[in-house]
Amino acid sequence: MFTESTFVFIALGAIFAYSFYAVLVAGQLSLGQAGFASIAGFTAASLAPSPDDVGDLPALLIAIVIGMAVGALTAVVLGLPTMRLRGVFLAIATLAFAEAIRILIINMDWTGGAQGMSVPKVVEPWMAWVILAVVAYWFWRQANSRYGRALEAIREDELAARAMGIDVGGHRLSAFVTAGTLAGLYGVLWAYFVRLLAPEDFGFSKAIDGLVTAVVGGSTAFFGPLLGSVFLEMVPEVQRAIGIEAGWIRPFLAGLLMLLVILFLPGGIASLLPRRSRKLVAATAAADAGGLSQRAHPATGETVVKLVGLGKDYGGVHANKDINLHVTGGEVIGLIGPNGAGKTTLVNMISGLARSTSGTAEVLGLQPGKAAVHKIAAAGVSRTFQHSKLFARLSALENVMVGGHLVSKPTFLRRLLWLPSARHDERQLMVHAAACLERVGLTDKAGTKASALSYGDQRRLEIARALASDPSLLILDEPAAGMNHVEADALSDLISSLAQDGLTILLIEHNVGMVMKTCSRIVVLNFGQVIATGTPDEIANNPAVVEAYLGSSESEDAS
Ligand SMILES: Nc1ncnc2c1ncn2[C@@H]1O[C@H](COP(=O)(O)OP(=O)(O)OP(=O)(O)O)[C@@H](O)[C@H]1O
Repeated sequence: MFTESTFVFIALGAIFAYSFYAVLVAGQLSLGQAGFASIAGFTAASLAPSPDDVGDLPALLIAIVIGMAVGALTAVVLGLPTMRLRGVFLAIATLAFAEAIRILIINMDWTGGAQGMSVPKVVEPWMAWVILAVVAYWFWRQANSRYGRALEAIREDELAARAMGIDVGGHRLSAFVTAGTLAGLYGVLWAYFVRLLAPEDFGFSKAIDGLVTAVVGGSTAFFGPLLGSVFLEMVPEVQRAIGIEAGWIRPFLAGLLMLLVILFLPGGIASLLPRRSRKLVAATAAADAGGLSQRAHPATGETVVKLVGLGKDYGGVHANKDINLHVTGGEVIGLIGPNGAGKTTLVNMISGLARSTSGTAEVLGLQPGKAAVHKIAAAGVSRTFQHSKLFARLSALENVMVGGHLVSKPTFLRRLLWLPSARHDERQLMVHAAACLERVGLTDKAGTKASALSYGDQRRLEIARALASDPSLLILDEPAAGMNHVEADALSDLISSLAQDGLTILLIEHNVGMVMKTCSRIVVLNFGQVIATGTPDEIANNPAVVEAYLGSSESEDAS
């Protein structure tokens, strides 16, 4: 039932859909791919030698190289100013770019204007499928690499990814350039197959077609775009077989399917197929002898955090005011205070997620606010969040592997070449992650999706993920929330054992009993200011603390 051109269109449709998949895996919605494809197609068709002079395949290969280079370069130029945009704003900006390119091409002489350009037909079905196989292979090898996991982490929670030491801007730009390169490849293949390169072929509907193919097939599994393309290209064939020739049915069905997939099947058709779960290596966690943890922690007495007159205003609200704090190596500092006292704001400034409005901060030799969040993380700061910021659709083990981003080596390029060292490094990271899971008692949940864990387990998983980067300063924001007394006691023991390993710990906690038991020093905040600092005994007997604290939320705080 399939004609030769159906085979080619399936392959081309899948390649184009991969250019959407490339950014969707990182949670970006770009609609500029038709623009990349057209600019690459027209440039390659004008510059590449004629097949009559050099032969079909050499001519095509030269055109492909030109097209991919043009696509990549255009993506860099467009990506640099737009990568800060999120969600619908990036979609609108990239769509505007594609439209501008289309108008430009229509009005240029060298492109043949609205008539377009005729191009020799050299693409054979086997060529299209070989190229598709290479593209699919690329994404297959990307999926379980350190780079691939980082992109997924960005998609799931950008802020948490930053805090795990991932350079979000760099990763987003590289994904965008991959999209541009693939769209360029598609533009050239399209031109050298359909013979006529017309600006109208690269309008809004083309962008939607690519997006629908990627989303319907599934944007979280590497074979999704291929499935989507097979499915959508089959529609006209099935129509022809049953004698319904109406041309509107395919685009109508594509739109309808997109709607249904978004509503009822967010993982696309690919999610209907059974997925091989990763082989867990929890049993070998004990093999993490030293593992990836090699950081020399600051010695006792050495400065870890130094805050001088630090303040943060939100409009008229002084979330923090004139905070002075000196934390040294190996200390376990409790940060307590009533709701809204400014505890989270303070640790956000220390980890670089919030900028101070006054004063200075030095953390492990860097100045948060001036240094990027991922650089602060690389210096040895790791944290959990008050409201869980796990990578919801990744397994517990994968969450912790992302946490190990900073201490593991890049594996993607070596995975492409199938080098054994990449396999070794991935395994070492997995063993390290399994050891972190074991430390918080989550070994048996390694394969469970983060979103399916109980609240208490999610808190524990955040700690395991934070530990995976081998931090010198660990910030725990209400880690015992949702835990019972037994679990909170176990957590307290864990914190003490981490301190014995040389970690410095900042603990925000409403469970005052646990703070008293665990911390060597306690800092009390109220209305954004430090009202007391001292040992647990000193704090328990400080009248200002008793008044501020017990006066406000006795029942909760005494828990
Ligand atoms: N992004 C923001 N925009 C405006 N105001 C904010 C913002 N973040 C915090 N605040 C305000 O700053 C103050 C301190 O908030 P913060 O969350 O740091 O307190 P907290 O001690 O961590 O409280 P809780 O124990 O309830 O988490 C509060 O008045 C809060 O409303």
